[in-house]
Amino acid sequence: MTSIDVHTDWALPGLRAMADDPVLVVVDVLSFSTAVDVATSTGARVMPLRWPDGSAPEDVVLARPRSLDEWSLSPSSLRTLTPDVLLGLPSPNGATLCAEALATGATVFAGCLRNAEAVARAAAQVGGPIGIVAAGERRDDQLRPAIEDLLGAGAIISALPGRRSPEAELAAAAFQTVAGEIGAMLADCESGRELAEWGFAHDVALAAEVNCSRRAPVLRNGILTAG
Ligand SMILES: O=C(O)[C@H](CS(=O)(=O)O)OP(=O)(O)O
Repeated sequence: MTSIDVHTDWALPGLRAMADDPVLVVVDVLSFSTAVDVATSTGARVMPLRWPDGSAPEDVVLARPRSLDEWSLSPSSLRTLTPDVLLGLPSPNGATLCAEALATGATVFAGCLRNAEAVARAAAQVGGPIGIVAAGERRDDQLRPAIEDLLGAGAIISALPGRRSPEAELAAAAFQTVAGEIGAMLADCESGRELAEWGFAHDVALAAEVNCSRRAPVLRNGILTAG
């Protein structure tokens, strides 16, 4: 049988199952990967921190819990970052997965809808099988598969060459099926409605801007920079 070039799986167990892949892409559309795209597009660097007890060196500016007025996991709050900032960004799903992925030795990217094509291009250039980790969310301390991450994974997979696993094929098909209505899908999905209730509907709209970003955030020595 021909080998698979592109896999996708969910959350930490999925990352561990794909840990031998030389390239891993962590997809957490709401909100970590979108926050990383916005932050690294300013030239700032991002240190992903495990949740809830990530500690950071002294030169790291720690992002606050979700906030409108301070640098936080809210992607729009990070538009005012400057290139001199090294931001410590804790989050339960995406940041924790990135911190875990460091230990695999893979080249690790943070991907989202905004930078799907750029991340696919950079990931393909590394060479070798690519594992796309859809972060999902937590509910009652269990994984809740989240459609925004399925769609983010599908957007990246759609731009990748090579033989896809059935899971990867279905993620790409899901994205292509709703590509024209991503904004409405994100606004209406469980995570989107939750963020709107908390006053962050603008972050959901920002996350739905497909392929507006041309950089691929890559993790080197524990720090994400725009590739
Ligand atoms: O931003 C998120 O959705 C979560 C935190 S919470 O579920 O809103 O509390 O973090 P992430 O790791 O970005 O999924």
